[in-house]
Amino acid sequence: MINIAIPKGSLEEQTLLLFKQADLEIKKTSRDYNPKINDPRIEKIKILRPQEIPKYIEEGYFDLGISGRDWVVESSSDVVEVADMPYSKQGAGIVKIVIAVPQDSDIQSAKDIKPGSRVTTEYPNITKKFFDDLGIPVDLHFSYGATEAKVPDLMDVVVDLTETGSTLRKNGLKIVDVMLESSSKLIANKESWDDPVKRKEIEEIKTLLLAVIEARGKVLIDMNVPADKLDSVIEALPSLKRPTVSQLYNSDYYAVESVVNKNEVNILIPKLKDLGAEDILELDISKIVH
Ligand SMILES: Nc1ncnc2c1ncn2[C@@H]1O[C@H](COP(=O)(O)OP(=O)(O)OP(=O)(O)O)[C@@H](O)[C@H]1O
Ligand SMILES: O=P(O)(O)OC[C@H]1O[C@H](OP(=O)(O)OP(=O)(O)O)[C@H](O)[C@@H]1O
Ligand SMILES: [Mg+2]
Repeated sequence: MINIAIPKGSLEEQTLLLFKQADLEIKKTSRDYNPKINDPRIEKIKILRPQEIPKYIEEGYFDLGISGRDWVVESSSDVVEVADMPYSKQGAGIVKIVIAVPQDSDIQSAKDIKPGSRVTTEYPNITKKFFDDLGIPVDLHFSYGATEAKVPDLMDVVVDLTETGSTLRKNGLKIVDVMLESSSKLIANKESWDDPVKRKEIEEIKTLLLAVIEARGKVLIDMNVPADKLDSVIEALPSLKRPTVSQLYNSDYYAVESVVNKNEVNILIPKLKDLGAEDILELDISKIVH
């Protein structure tokens, strides 16, 4: 059985939702950092800050966990990246660690930043390396958060995470460079990964989690089509692979089934109807396992 570390903070809500949708429901009350889970593969779940999760996994306190790539790199943790998990706080996207300065600044890119500039960041290690590589000695200050608030009054430059860009915008800042792109990662301890029994458990949990992410934004379309309309209906279908077609009993109708993107359905369903499809059903999908 394996131990799993789950991130508190920005990723918490989406992570709990993902586990629930994967039928790995984590039962917790507010402020409970040792929640329960009823799964034969999982011994223990703990909720921790994502900054600390990669190191605890490297050191073997947990077999598996979720954290952002940013914290794996910042903490230079030696862990196995089992899977990219494309979800963030707000959406399905990649977040960026950017260099930002006041909107009215002359600085156009990081190389324009003057030596000795005061730089505030929650990511001191990657920021130091970035400016060292550029050959610009900067005055680095660790930030515990609200990092954007500090420029221009207390600091000259901010290195912080952005997803929607709203915090930068509201605080009068502009991006001049991207230091790192990050997304959520499923990460494992190296020894656990090399243990065949644990690896199987990890792989099974990965399959369930990725199946939920894969199914997001997709629906199943089901319809009956008369034989003479079949080719034109199938041609109009943006299928994941090939649509499933089966003949209806004692009839010249065919049942056609296909997975399509939810955001195409508003155009697709009327079109399928025009082309001769009947009894069209749209069904939610909870998981897709490839
Ligand atoms: N919109 C977002 N804002 C912040 N972090 C995000 C966002 N989307 C994804 N993340 C990821 O979530 C993790 C956040 O880690 P962090 O330690 O900064 O905690 P936090 O969730 O910001 O907590 P706090 O609210 O206490 O600052 C990072 O790995 C980051 O890449
Ligand atoms: O681009 P946006 O969608 O606006 O999101 C990015 C903001 O979210 C995070 O702050 P957080 O909520 O973690 O607060 P903190 O600065 O106190 O850590 C991050 O540090 C940015 O400030
Ligand atoms: Mg934060």
